[in-house]
Amino acid sequence: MHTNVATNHTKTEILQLLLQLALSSGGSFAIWRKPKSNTVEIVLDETANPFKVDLSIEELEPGFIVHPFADQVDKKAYFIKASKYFSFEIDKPIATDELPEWAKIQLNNQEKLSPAEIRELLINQTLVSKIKTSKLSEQKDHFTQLVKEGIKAIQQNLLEKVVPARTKTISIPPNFNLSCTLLKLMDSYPNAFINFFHLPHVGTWIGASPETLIETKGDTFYTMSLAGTQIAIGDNPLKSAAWTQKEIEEQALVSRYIVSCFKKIRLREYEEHGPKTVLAGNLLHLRSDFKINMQETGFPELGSIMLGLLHPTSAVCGMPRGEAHDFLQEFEGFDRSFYSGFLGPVNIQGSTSIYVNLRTASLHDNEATLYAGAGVTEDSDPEKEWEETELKCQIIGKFIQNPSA
Ligand SMILES: C=C(O[C@@H]1C=C(C(=O)O)C=C[C@H]1O)C(=O)O
Repeated sequence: MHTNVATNHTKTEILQLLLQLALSSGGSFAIWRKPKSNTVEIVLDETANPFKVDLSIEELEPGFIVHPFADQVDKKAYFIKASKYFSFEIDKPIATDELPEWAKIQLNNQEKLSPAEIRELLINQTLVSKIKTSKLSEQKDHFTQLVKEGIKAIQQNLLEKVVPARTKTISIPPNFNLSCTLLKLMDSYPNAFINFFHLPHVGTWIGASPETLIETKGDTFYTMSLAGTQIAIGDNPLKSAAWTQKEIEEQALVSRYIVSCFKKIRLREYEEHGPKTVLAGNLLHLRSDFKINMQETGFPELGSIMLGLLHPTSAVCGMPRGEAHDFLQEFEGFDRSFYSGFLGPVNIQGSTSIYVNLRTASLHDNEATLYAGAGVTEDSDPEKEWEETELKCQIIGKFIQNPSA
């Protein structure tokens, strides 16, 4: 007798199914989980060529935006249209019936791939997106020299702050399991924006960002200033953390930058809270929050306006912005690609949440390139800044090398 019993799937099975489906579609896709949320979301656009859009986000259809660090000549960003969208709750089993038709068809028609086969599929898809980082950007000497150059430029009053970055390339182990790594990141970093995106022939990245660039929901606009880093130690690191003048000043600079953007557009009414100490993985940062009522202030398109003004903030580039950008171009010695750019869901379920692409890695062939930077002020110690980038790299690196870390 045939009984119609609904089959329940675990979050791992669902994620594996979605990854198999998306990676074999030949299209672009993104999977994410927002901070403090239990919902995993995916958008998939099966068009073979990645698509680009203007930064007027209010006018965009639902999708996922991805922009590199560098300003683009065409002033456009990559965009993954939500031609297919699905979300599920991470803490509940999912019945086959709850899957969208496109996933059910896949479930019925295709053989389920093992995690090793999905790894193979991923590697085949990323063979072509080899990232051009120089050997230099991996070297400690090069980075500490860069920090010294930054301090010199600050002492000469050419800059107030600069955020040099470096890379670290690790191999993707044979037992790498993408869905386990993603779930482990979600579990370990509840306050982070966990993300994975794949743009064929452009890039495949995984990250756990602690920093919101802009968020709009209903009439509310939100942004934050995040800077200053120390390792979290003890039972109650949030309470016991003490900050030095260097870190307080470094974060205040980012806040002042945000306020100067508000002033530029004559926006006078905003709420500012903080700074307070926040946890990101095993690191602590200082954070201030800014909130605006877009309707009351008469700025219904504040999302796009601020996106244009804020990026790249002094948390990832420096102050003054133009001079810091030129300094990095001259001395950093590698292409940051999507690292310290921005990414996130746009106009999905009535909200837009765009994050700074930090604590991130690019996957290519059998390797992952991790990216991290550190804010340099006059009082920086080059050795300490290097250690800070090592800690930042580990946030993602440890779950690529060993998902059960
Ligand atoms: C540049 C990075 O992080 C940024 C720089 C920080 C700092 O200099 O202390 C802290 C948080 C982020 O705003 C990074 O993670 O690569």
